[in-house]
Amino acid sequence: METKYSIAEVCRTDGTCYPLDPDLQKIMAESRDYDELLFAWKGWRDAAGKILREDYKRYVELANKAATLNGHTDNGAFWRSLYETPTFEEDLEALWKELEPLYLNVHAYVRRALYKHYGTKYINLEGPIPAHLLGNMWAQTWSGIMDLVMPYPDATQVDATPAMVAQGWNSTRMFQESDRFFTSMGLLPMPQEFWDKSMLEKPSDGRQVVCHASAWDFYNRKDFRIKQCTVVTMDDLITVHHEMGHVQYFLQYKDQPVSFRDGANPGFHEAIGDVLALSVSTPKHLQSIGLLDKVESNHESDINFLMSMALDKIAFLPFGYLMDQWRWKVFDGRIPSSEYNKEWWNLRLKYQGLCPPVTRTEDDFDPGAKFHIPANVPYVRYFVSFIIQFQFHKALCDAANHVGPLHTCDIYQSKEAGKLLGDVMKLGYSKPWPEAMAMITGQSKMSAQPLMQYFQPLIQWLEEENNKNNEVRGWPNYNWKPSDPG
Ligand SMILES: CC(=O)N[C@@H](CC(=O)O)C(=O)NC[C@H](CC1(C(=O)N[C@@H](Cc2ccc(O)cc2)C(=O)O)CCCC1)C(=O)O
Ligand SMILES: [Zn+2]
Repeated sequence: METKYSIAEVCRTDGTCYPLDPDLQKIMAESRDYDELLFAWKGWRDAAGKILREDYKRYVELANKAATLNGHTDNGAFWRSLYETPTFEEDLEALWKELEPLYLNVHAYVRRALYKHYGTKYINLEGPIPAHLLGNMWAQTWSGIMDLVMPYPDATQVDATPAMVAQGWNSTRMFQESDRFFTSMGLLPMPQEFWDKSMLEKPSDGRQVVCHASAWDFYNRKDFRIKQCTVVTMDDLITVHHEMGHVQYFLQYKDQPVSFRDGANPGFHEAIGDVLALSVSTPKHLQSIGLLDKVESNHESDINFLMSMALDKIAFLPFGYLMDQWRWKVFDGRIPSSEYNKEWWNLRLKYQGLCPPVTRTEDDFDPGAKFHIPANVPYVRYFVSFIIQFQFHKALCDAANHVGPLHTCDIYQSKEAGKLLGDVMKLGYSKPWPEAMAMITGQSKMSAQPLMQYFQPLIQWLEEENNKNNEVRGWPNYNWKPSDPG
């Protein structure tokens, strides 16, 4: 399934064909043409999702067989067992309910901006948003449409991409920059073998590789690698830090017995790199590495910055939550294969407030068009990460004696922050994750409070802005569908 997904392409009538990475991703992020976006969106689901339905059905049977032979009721139960938390599903639902109002405010604000661009034919101000208009193939992060939603266009720009390109940054430079951030905190440098054996760019020798970025521990205490088809953009600089966070964790726990060479829970492994990226993303840090020239610290620039962060971090929450809700129900039989696609879109409507731009049937298999489904990579780890990374950020900023609003904190060069994080990574999977959580934050639970504190100025601004426009929060016209294209 992973191979079929990774070699899938979408072809135009004139015969030009596009892979997902980087071509279709680029169209989804940059095109503002409804029909062009639909070409990429529908084409990808026909080429990569549809064809996987039968394979997936068989995989579910085999995964459940393995899980039951290992003493679990089904594969979803096995995946959840890694968190060793009896109230895991309730805890997740409570976190989502706490964050949903913030998501609804971001959704309403973005819907208004899309309405201004695409008009009443394609946007209903009380309905779901067509899923192909959010700047990303899966509408999982919305930073691709920042130009359409930027609150104060005349204030500071937050995108470092133009400067990276103008200054001739390449993939190696991006990874060296990330390595420098880690070692500035007293964390471990990448070993020479990492630089010798990693694949940091899409090969130009015609080899077809799995371009979806990944970090690899060879479990021999020496060989650690990243495979990434890096492009020179701010987005990919963040991804570089995400992948380097995995390798830092591998390095920190490499002397543990092999059973303990894993994250305290899967969400911890996903959070490390993103925590550092929260500091790297600040205009102050980007300016300090020459990627932003003028930086103003005024209300408008703050709101622009927080909006750009919300388009990644807040927009992602419902997607990060629904992915494994669908799979847990598939594994335990609540979703039969005859309803794979219907239930997928029910969840996409319920949590993200999205609708398909064209009619979907059970001939389609839209979940298969998202890497982690054919690649069998669990996903709720990312929902957990997007919550706990703000808890870690707040704790490390306190350790770094940061003064001022949380969203301006940059832990660069803080040895205290580095020690706090490094000591927890050294534990690997050897202690229950609540103990690891308490070592960093002083308390043992997941909490949405630090995330809310980080976004507080934007929460207030969105509430006021949406009230001014009499925005409806949510999508009461849940049956609305966009007009046919063209
Ligand atoms: C051998 C192996 O499998 N290794 C694991 C690591 C390990 O388990 O040790 C691994 O490398 N997994 C790949 C996966 C790649 C990415 C991903 O899939 N991200 C999610 C969600 C997301 C989105 C935005 C964001 O800021 C952070 C996450 C998506 O793109 O949907 C793509 C770029 C970012 C991370 C990863 O690194 O997690
Ligand atoms: Zn990851």
